[in-house]
Amino acid sequence: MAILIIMIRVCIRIWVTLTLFLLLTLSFTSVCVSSTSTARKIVIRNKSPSLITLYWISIPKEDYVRQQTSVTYPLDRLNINSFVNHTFAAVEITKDCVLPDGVTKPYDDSKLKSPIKNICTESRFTVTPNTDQIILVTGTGSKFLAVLDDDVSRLRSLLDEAFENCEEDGKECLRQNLEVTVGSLLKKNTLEKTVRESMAPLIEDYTCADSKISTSPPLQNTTWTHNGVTRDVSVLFKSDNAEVHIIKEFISPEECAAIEKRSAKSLHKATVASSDGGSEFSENRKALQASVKVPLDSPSDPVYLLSSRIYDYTNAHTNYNLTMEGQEDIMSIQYKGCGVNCEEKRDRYMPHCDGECGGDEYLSGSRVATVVIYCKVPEIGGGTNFAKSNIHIKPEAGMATWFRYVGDMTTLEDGTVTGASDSGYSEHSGCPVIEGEKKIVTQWMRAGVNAEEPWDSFNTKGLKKMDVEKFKEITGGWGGGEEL
Ligand SMILES: O=C(O)CCC(=O)C(=O)O
Ligand SMILES: [Fe+2]
Repeated sequence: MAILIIMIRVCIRIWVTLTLFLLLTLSFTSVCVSSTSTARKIVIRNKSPSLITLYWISIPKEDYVRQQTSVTYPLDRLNINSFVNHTFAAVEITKDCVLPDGVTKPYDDSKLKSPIKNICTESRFTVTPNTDQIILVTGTGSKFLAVLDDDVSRLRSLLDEAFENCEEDGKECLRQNLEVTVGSLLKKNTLEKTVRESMAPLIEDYTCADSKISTSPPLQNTTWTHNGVTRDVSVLFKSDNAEVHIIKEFISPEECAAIEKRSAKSLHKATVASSDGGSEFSENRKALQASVKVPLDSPSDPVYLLSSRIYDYTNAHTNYNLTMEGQEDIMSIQYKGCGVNCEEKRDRYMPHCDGECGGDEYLSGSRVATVVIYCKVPEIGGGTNFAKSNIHIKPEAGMATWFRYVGDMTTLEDGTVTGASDSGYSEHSGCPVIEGEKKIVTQWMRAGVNAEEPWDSFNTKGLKKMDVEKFKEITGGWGGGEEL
């Protein structure tokens, strides 16, 4: 008996030591990750109603150094690679001011009687040693403000909220203790995110290259019954703001044929969303595509039947309440393999998000969910990958991959919708097609659109085109948002 007790004690001691060792290693690694380099990625989110542009305040002369060739539109954002302790000025661009460098003119003042002397309003911030730095730019005029928010400041406000009702004397002590423990947890989280983000390209390359790999195992198998037909559904991934399903036999051969026939004459090189809110050809996507209109006044048409099935599925699995009016056309997409030994650039769609997937607020009128339906599958290659969720899908003819990238949504009084966007799990790709043809039908679905305000009254960044025109007048036509 005594020997047994000694053995149990020894086992417990080994277990505790190992756990402590593991925890120490993890905290050490996370501290190293955030402290050895002073480089910091920062994101500037323009929540002000104005156009803004960003300057780095150079040391020691305090010169204004522009960080953008153009401007950042309201609701848009700008990513900058910077360093700890660097100071920046966010500058509000209006019609009646000149930019602080005195060089760049944001507008055409040739028609004005007297030259403008006001320097545009600015708000400064300094990059901190912390991670996950987001600079929120809000307000206008005297209320124009750029506030830096990072993991530590977010934790501070969370703690303040948590201890709101604490007794005064115990509060500071509790806060200090918790800042240390929760702070290290947060760092671990950041580490996990960093690992996930840096592993994704490797997972993508590995899974795309392995033609024998099959569809990832489901979290849950279920069915969906629609107009008397029951279909098998597998849930492959589920979080608050993102979900991935596959649905068997979602499209009929007749529906595929109708779409292929209607798109045949207008197939052209596929494009991607551009940084100025339009679309452009890109190295990231090689395929042919053509849009097909949904005949909203012919409910027995095969394309109408498919489209209504798509929205019924989405509404049955979300609280989005989407309507068929005002939506983007159905897209017919074709990829062609040029064989195992072919040296040409292969048809594929590199990792991308169809809507917002940076964890930002959802913009009414932009995309919320996608369905990719496979009409013809290739012999080798052409899988659909969600590398950041570790999900691979091997297409089967007739099957659909359905995914959403927004959480529960709320409709406001003015008809606009709000919600939280996914933070990267819905990023996906179409793997290179090696042998054979892949023919798919994609529907990108939007919320907050209707017959009066259809999808094309918004640009690809979710901004109303009317507003973009108004801003272009101010700047004399600068585009939006890219880094220098
Ligand atoms: O080709 C695929 O599997 C994915 C297609 C896709 O991502 C899209 O059409 O948005
Ligand atoms: Fe996509």
